[in-house]
Amino acid sequence: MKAAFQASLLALDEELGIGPLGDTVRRTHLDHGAWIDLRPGWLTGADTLFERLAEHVPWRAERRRMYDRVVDVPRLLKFYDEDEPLPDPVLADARRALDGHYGSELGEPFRTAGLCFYRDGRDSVAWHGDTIGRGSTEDTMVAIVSVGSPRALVLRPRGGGGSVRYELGHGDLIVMGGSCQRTWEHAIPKTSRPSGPRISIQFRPRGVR
Ligand SMILES: O=C(O)CCC(=O)C(=O)O
Ligand SMILES: [Fe+2]
Repeated sequence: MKAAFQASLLALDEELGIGPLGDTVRRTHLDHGAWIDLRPGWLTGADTLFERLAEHVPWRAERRRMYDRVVDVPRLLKFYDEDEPLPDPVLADARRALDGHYGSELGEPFRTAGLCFYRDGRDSVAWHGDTIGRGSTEDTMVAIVSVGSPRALVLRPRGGGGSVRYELGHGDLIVMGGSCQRTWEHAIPKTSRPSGPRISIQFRPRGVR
């Protein structure tokens, strides 16, 4: 699909690729054994990747169980299971690099890639943890690369307490780790501010969803 997307002028002639991780990654410890790693601008040429994915991924509108209801999902989705080729070679590079950086701490590789397309500020995802699977009982990691226009990813502790907010787009990497999926929730809230489209790519280990 073709999206009205204004690439940031500076990024237009950047080559598509990944930057280093290593000590460019900043970890923030949250309560209850959760943590967040942030690596702004990890992907170079992120606008190019946005355009490719927007055009070539077979996006689907879906419905999803949320608590005890089934609701329309206000965003487009495509899930790449572990045997399915990723839609762009740079995503395979990204997954390999994440495995190199996190492999020993995570104890297993990232295997699946969930892609979400937020077409504008009306698209969103409600408060949830990625608890379909092992995330409900075990520490794990979900690594998210964001391309396109920045949107807020907000996290709040399940037991109540202060939230944290990250504006993610243009090649930023965030990793939710530790107990984050079961002790915290995250959301991409709707926004009434003018907002361009964003695509997020979430890498997860097997059995985490
Ligand atoms: O768009 C994002 O970065 C978050 C998506 C998400 O939380 C999910 O699909 O489980
Ligand atoms: Fe999630």
